[in-house]
Amino acid sequence: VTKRRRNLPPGPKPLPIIGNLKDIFQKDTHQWQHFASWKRKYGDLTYVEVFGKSMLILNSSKATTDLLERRSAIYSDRPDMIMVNDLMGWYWDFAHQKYSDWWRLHRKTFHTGFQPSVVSTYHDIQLRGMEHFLRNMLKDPEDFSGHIRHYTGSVSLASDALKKLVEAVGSGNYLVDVIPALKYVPAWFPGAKFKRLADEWSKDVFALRDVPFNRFKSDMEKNRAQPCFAKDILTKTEQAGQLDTKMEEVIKNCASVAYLAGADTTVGLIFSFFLAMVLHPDAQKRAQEELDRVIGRDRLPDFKDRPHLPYIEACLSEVLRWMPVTPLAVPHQTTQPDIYEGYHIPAGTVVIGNVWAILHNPEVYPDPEVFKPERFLLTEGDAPPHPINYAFGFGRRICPGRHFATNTAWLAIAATLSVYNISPLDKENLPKYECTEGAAS
Ligand code: HEM
Repeated sequence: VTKRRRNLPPGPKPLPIIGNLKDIFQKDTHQWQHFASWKRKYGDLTYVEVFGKSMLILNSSKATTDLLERRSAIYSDRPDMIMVNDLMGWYWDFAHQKYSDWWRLHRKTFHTGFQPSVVSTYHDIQLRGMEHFLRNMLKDPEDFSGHIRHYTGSVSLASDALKKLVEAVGSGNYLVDVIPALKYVPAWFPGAKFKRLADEWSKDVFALRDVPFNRFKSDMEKNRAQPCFAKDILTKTEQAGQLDTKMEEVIKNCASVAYLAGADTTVGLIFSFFLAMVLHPDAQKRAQEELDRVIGRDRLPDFKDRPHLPYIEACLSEVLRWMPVTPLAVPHQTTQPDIYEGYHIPAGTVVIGNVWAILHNPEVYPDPEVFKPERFLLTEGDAPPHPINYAFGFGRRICPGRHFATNTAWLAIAATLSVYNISPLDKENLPKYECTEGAAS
């Protein structure tokens, strides 16, 4: 069937068999910028095919809202992700699970611990973590990146396993995710390097989930477990008479996801804030003036100060916009065929919301490359849409950890600026406005 006859959305012309494989990668350009460049040529939607698999790139907030939000009943599945789930063993991470009852049970369980009304119960832990972070910064400011990782709770095990996940998802080289048959290539086959790597990596992936949970279980048995998400949910489920092997697995999976999904992402957000401050000393000065005026110099900021610090809030919004941590969010997939603006969208289409393109749209955010917190200080109605609406994905799959993550980042921003200046070691050679490729940049 030709493209025209099927009335698919516009996109580059596919080649036989490989489809648009050559079009989707562009050397020396980030994937999200390359996809964004298609907007000029094809409009809000770009349709491509790779080895017969349909992909739809959404380059505007209108398209993500219309499809991923309003039609979320059929736009909330995930691609199969063979490499990541089956070969590397990440299937327990519900971020990758198919739109199913199993996923729903995970999402519901997770939500009980991270909904807005509950995240404030973590404030004390976050404040203690922040004080520790500030002391570490005083002792050894050059290792700021290590202190940020420690503050957000990511230890090296999570980081190693995650680095491999990001590599597998982000590189685009692991064709196994688009050609499922590759899964059955034996590991000794030349070129099957990914399978050997996957076997090696899956050990870390399971350790990441099982080691902390087994320790927690043994602490529970000895009545020594600290209050935490896992303890809370486990106790409540037990009291409701619903704790069986299935629920225990769900709780274990959710606890591990809570720990890893926030690791590299929240770290990336705080790194970008540090970079913004180095490159924009004026914004830093203005933020510090606000902190001095509102809080004074005798105490550290607390969550109750948040509504009174609009410029700090604007800095957080602007970091989320300026360098989105997950520039292409996480791909969704359709479960049914659909028609949108007269175009046919096949069932099983991978749908990518281009967060970066939305948050760098010059018509909505003028001079998008410039770090300008002031853009969010305009009165309601004049201010552009808040980046939190896009930076954490879309619809039924939107990041359930976003309230927790933004609290963690807000506190890091307010606390750091209340006691320290962030400046470059070498004023002649400023760091560049640059970010890494990958699922979490
Ligand atoms: C700056 C920090 C973070 C960013 C930018 C971020 C971003 C995202 C994005 C883009 C998605 C996919 C949404 C979609 O499919 O449309 C997602 C999913 C998810 N995030 Fe986050 N996240 C962050 C922090 C966290 C934290 C701290 C947690 C846990 C406490 C968390 C837990 C999850 C989970 C469990 C999912 C899977 C949701 C599902 O598939 O149903 N995230 N996140």
